[in-house]
Amino acid sequence: MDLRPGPARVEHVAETTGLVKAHGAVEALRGVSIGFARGEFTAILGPPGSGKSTLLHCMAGLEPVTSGRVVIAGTDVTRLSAGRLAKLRRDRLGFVFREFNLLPLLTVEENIRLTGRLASRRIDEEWFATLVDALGLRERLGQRPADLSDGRRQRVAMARALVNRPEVVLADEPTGDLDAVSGREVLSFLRGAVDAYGQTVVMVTQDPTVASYADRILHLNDGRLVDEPAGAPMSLFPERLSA
Ligand SMILES: Nc1ncnc2c1ncn2[C@@H]1O[C@H](COP(=O)(O)OP(=O)(O)OP(=O)(O)O)[C@@H](O)[C@H]1O
Repeated sequence: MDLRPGPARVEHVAETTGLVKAHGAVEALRGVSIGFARGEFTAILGPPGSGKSTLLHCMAGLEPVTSGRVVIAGTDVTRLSAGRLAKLRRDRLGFVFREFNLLPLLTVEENIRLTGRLASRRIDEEWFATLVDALGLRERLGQRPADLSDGRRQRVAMARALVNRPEVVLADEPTGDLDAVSGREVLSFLRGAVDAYGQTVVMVTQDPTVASYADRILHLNDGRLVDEPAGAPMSLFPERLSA
């Protein structure tokens, strides 16, 4: 199935088609089809257990799908060997999770550069400097993650996610462990990366205010996209500043 409309074709940098994922008897995803346009910030909003993390994991090829397709930058990730998948993740995707997943023995700079070093492309030093300055990390480059606040750790994780200029950034509840101020900083940065650099971002969250930073909000409930949100979850950032 081609999700793109006829003449006004939108370039989808990522696409899921009829995605089904069963964990034994539990169907976490029950036929999810979404196209993600280049340079678009999409939030997928849903209550706990609706399938948000499973969707991101399937998109990243971290979990095999039961049926359906996931295409990232023209490549069907459901058909790739483990080696090619690892390469696609490294070169094409950036990840920001609720837990920052930084390596404790490496400095901030080493953590950011590590992804770049592993990838096929060289780090663009100008871009590295832009990211470090935009995230206010210049003075912290020599420190280790343990010396930083949670908000700063997540900013390091964002620099790491973006340093390779990935095709798509996948963010799973990136503000989940942060206070409101740090949470807004993280979201404003992601918003800015979309606006200024055309970064494509796919973020899953259960918080409608977090989702409001995106260009469009899709609602996931019980493994399916739905038109209306399920219930009215509490927001952690009720006082979001206007965009
Ligand atoms: N490895 C697994 N084995 C069995 N069931 C699983 C597994 N992972 C997820 N599930 C189930 O699949 C459904 C969707 O889970 P998922 O974690 O994707 O939802 P979520 O929306 O990300 O939830 P949360 O916001 O709590 O992280 C849930 O019913 C969950 O219990």
